[in-house]
Amino acid sequence: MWWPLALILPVIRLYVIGVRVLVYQLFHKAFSLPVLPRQNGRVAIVTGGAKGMGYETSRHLASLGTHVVIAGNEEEEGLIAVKKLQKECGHRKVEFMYLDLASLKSVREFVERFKARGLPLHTLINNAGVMLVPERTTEDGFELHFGLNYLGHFLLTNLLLDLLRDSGKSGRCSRIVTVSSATHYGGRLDLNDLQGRSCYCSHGAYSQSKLALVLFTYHLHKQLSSRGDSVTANAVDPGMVDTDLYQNLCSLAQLLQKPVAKLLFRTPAEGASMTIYAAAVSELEGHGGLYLYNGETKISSASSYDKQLQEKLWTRSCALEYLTHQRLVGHVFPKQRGRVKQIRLKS
Ligand SMILES: NC(=O)c1ccc[n+]([C@@H]2O[C@H](COP(=O)([O-])OP(=O)(O)OC[C@H]3O[C@@H](n4cnc5c(N)ncnc54)[C@H](O)[C@@H]3O)[C@@H](O)[C@H]2O)c1
Repeated sequence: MWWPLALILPVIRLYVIGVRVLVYQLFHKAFSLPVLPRQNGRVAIVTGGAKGMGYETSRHLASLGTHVVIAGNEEEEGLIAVKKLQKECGHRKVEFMYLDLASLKSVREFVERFKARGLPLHTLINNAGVMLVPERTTEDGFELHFGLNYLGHFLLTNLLLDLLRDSGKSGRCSRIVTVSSATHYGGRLDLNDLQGRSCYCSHGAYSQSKLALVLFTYHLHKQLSSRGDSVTANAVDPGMVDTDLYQNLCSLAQLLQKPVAKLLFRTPAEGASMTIYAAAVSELEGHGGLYLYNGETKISSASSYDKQLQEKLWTRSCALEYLTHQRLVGHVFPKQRGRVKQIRLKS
């Protein structure tokens, strides 16, 4: 595509989607959570659980009796959140563990430390994310939105799958809830240029990462159900929510965003309600492969249902993780790209 168009189109698509979401929010009340069953004895990991919607998710799950592990890269903020939640929920089963999703090494170390605790795992909330960051790469050299929002969660989920499988049982499945976004409708997944090297646009990169998360969720759920595992995977869309996610907007857009956010954006607690619902409501027991928005199952973008694309993305993600891991442990990797599909991710 002609490069100025490749830069402008994702921006237009993202803003058009944003306006549509805001019009919807103007005429529809925020979804309010039903009374949820107690979650005593269940253990949840919430990525980015120290602030924004992640914090509200942690708060609600902890108030239902869940043992919540906040996984994040801001230690001080995490420990403050833990103190507040322990006080508010009246129990001490809220804790912080360091996880930097922009480092695949950190993801592996987090999983090792978590597994060493001997805890079960019933709920994994893939919530953390960044948006519209100027061109930057993760520790492993991946474009930041793709590497952090998508690839970090891809590895985390895969490394925790055995634990989620062992902790789930028929009638009480373990649940994987992944926070996507309406921006995925405007996302284009270019398998030949996942890192946006030919022409970087932060709007396109964010939308692509959110589309990748939906493709991943559908493929993951299909694999889990075909094996008969007691684990479900769903994607949620929180709407437009007033959080720090918008900190990378340009200054003019920030100036406009603030008053609009006051009027039309959801609060973090309202935004988190879809995630909490997917994590705990009884009606969703055994149901997965869904895209949930404002209390309902919605149709996601046409490309998110493309089975070939789901499979190709999965294979490519395994290859990227594998090659990165080999580099980290000092192996010279052989030229066997065709075999990567069969490689099971191990911690
Ligand atoms: N706010 C919205 O309007 C909106 C809309 C749709 C989807 N979302 C999604 O909701 C999720 C939560 O975002 P939010 O709106 O609460 O924003 P937020 O900025 O308040 O929270 C983002 C969280 O991600 C964590 N995080 C960032 N980089 C990390 C890293 N390298 N390792 C580990 N954690 C990291 C942050 O510490 C923070 O806790 C994101 O995935 C976002 O894409 C938000």
